Amino acid sequence: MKPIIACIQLDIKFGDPDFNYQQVEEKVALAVEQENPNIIVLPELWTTGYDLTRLDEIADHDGEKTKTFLSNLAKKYNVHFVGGSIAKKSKDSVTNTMYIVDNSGKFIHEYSKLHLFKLMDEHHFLVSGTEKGLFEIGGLKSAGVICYDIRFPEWIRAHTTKGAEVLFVVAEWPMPRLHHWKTLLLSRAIENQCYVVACNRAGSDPNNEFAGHSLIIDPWGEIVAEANEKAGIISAEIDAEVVKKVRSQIPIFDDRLPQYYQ
Ligand SMILES: NC(=O)CCC(=O)C(=O)O
Repeated sequence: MKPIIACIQLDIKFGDPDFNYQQVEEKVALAVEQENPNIIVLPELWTTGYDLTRLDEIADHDGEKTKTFLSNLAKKYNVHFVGGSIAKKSKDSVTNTMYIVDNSGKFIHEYSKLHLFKLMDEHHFLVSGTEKGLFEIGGLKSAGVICYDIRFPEWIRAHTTKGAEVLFVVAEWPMPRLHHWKTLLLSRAIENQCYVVACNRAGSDPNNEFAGHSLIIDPWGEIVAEANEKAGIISAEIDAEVVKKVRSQIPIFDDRLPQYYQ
């Protein structure tokens, strides 16, 4: 089976979780109707946006509300979720956390953003995660990372050398660096010979205009789906056999010489 993956490029309402849960519910219904996906991907911090100064009030306590919300939608529509990320409030800190939920509604994995993005003040309000983003969903060996993480090729490599064939990227990437977004994603796909499924947000907040241009890139570096800058949905079929074919044609994982890289 070749799973269909859909990215929901959302225009997130700043600091308004109630509105955003409601709009995600509507967009998921639309994505299911239009694209018939097996896996749905959401963007970064989709419940709150970058309203970091109010996280005490609006972050999700232990992510409980979001996990239940995604689990109910997963069961209702028989879809897996790479559930973007949300601000997760734990005892004395807040993380930027991604939840993976399968189509039976079961919670599979969580990953909290490792590299905090100082230009958007994350280091003042959030703490880094400590776990890798490796998981398997819909039969695909996968990794999940969050936005700024894509600037750290060694972090992505730490996942592909452990078997990841699909890299999910969830983001709130601003328009002035659209060129970096596309170039970095294409590079991560080509150098790791993996699918890259990158879900960005659309719209703006008080501090940034966001780039949209969610992308699905195959392991040869071809763009198979791309959104424009507006809110919308893109989808593509993922074929794990293509990863194997590209990796056997140019066997970079066999040819690596890590003993020389330190
Ligand atoms: N939300 C983010 O991590 C943004 C990262 C970004 O814009 C960059 O240029 O890197």
